Amino acid sequence: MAVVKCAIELEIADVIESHGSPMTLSELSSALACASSPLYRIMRFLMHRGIFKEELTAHSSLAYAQTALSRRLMRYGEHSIAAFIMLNSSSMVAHGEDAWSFLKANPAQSQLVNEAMASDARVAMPAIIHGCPEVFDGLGSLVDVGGGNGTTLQMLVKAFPWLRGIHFDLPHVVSNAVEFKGRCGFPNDKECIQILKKCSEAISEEKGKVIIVEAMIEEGKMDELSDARLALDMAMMARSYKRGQRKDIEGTGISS
Ligand SMILES: C[S@@+](CC[C@H](N)C(=O)[O-])C[C@H]1O[C@@H](n2cnc3c(N)ncnc32)[C@H](O)[C@@H]1O
Repeated sequence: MAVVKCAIELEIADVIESHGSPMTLSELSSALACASSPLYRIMRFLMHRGIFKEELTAHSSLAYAQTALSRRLMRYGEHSIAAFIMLNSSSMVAHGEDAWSFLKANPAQSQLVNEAMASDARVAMPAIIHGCPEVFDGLGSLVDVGGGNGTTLQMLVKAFPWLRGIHFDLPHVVSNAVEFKGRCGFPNDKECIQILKKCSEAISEEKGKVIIVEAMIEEGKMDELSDARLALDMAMMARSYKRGQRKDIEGTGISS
């Protein structure tokens, strides 16, 4: 994880992408203003993990090339999950507050969280839009509860133009949202249940529905996505415990 974070911070993928073709070690090291020896070792590791690959240039020199995975490490763009990785490798600590109060007082961290959620939405939403579009049939409006910076809602109203999107989040998050304006939201399981009950009370019985997008872990059942599901569960556990609940994870070595 540390090497991947280093690749993001150095913007290696962005530099190769904007170069437009594979880059030799000397090209890359001068573009990044980075010593070639450690850079060579970093790239060797990242290639070994299949994140970058080696190709021949037109002059038959070896050069570093992008892969679908390395494009995920670009700082910007629709394929980027850089913010998600930076968030999950950060040592953000809420110091006894709940995470959302901490983020309200720390705009830079709040922006990182919002960008991380948005990058996750850009990966997950196409699967929902193309995999189960029927879920949105017959709906007139859609409230995204705790919708972050509005990326999810923006993608949904674009894909299903008959939907009227209502973005619902904390005021300091909504004020930095991509396109929508609204307010309010939620934190732990008990409160989630309460919010979902309220949502269900608020919607019409014939046409309304509560749509939950969640990574499900079925005990004892493993598939090719189990690794991602279990890693997400660890990230959520580390990030979402607050004062009074922290004793539950103390001693596990997992920290928020
Ligand atoms: C884990 S993020 C999820 C973001 C987005 N739904 C997604 O999946 O990408 C949870 C969101 O809930 C919001 N939230 C937390 N407490 C809230 C509250 N009391 N009222 C409104 N929104 C809240 C946070 O600001 C954050 O944007």
